[in-house]
Amino acid sequence: MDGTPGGGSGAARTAVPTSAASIELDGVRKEYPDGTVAVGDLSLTVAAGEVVVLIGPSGCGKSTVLRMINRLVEPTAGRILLDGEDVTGADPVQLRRRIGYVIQNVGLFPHETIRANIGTVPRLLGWPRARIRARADELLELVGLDPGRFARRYPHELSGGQRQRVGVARALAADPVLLLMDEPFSAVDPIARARLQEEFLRLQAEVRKTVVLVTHDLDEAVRLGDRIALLSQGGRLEQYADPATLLGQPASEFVRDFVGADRAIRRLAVIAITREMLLRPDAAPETDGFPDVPLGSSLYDALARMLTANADYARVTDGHDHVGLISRHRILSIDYPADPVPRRGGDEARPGPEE
Ligand SMILES: Nc1ncnc2c1ncn2[C@@H]1O[C@H](COP(=O)(O)OP(=O)(O)OP(=O)(O)O)[C@@H](O)[C@H]1O
Repeated sequence: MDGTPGGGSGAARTAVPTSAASIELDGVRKEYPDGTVAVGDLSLTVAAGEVVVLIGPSGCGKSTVLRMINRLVEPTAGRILLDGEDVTGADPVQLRRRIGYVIQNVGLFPHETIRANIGTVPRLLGWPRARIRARADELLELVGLDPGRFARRYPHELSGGQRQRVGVARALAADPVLLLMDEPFSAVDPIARARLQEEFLRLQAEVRKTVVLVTHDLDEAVRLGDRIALLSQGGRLEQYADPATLLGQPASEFVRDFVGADRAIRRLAVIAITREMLLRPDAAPETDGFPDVPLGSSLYDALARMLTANADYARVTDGHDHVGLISRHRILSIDYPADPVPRRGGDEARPGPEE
């Protein structure tokens, strides 16, 4: 479909630097000249290496928040701190070289090759040609595109999903300390989107950037975010929490409405099967036809397998041995809090509901 999976050399991959900065918004406000208050008074801290997703209804100020961070939009009030340093007065051009920015439809330069597009910021920084070229090829591999096939192509010779990957590669080129992503995967079809999300998690496990990502899609937020910031009109922060908490303990009616009636199902995708949930292996008289699920996988995954197998139980394994049974009833009556599913691609891997 939209790319050659990156089977590139391990040496090139581990050479990718991994700097990341914390970001803090302190009482940030944006009022446009016509009197529209896009963001009223927003305070939010994102730790270094964390993925925070901004979500909320159309017009609530998500894009404005991103654009204030890289100073495409000047805040009316408040401070923005990058690793503790106030950048509200910093030179915007210098600042943007430290901050990668990925937008919907990417905005690649149509008359430049893919390699030249990725090398945009390194070129501005005066890197030698050979280094820019090596960096572009390394990043193409990192985002799953074979440099031999893609480096000399032009943007129109790529699929939407491939262009989006190039957008991510370009944003990472000069090793930014922060990545801002505004609806990065929304211009592609659902299959390409699911694949890009998966690649994003893999990539993030490798480069560990601080990421602030805007989306309209709650499933995407739950899947990608370490934490989710749910905003309402005027950039008001309704809740800022990890996905399981947002879905399991909505802080207000607004949040409850936003996450919707199917939040119970969504929540199953972010809760892991633990030993405490299990019945003894002999709790059911007959175990034939029960599907196997590994400990640590999501309740969603277990339930999906049970429904497929038309079974009321699944057998839970710890790698080789059966350690117990989990029942449909237990899954549907699980209490909060529960352990989040570890995140994919690293120690904290968390498979999404599609998997
Ligand atoms: N240049 C501008 N002048 C006046 N108002 C503006 C300007 N740019 C944005 N706004 C307003 O600011 C508010 C926030 O816009 P913003 O684009 O940040 O919202 P958003 O949450 O990203 O929306 P969407 O999800 O629809 O993309 C909206 O009411 C918008 O109309």
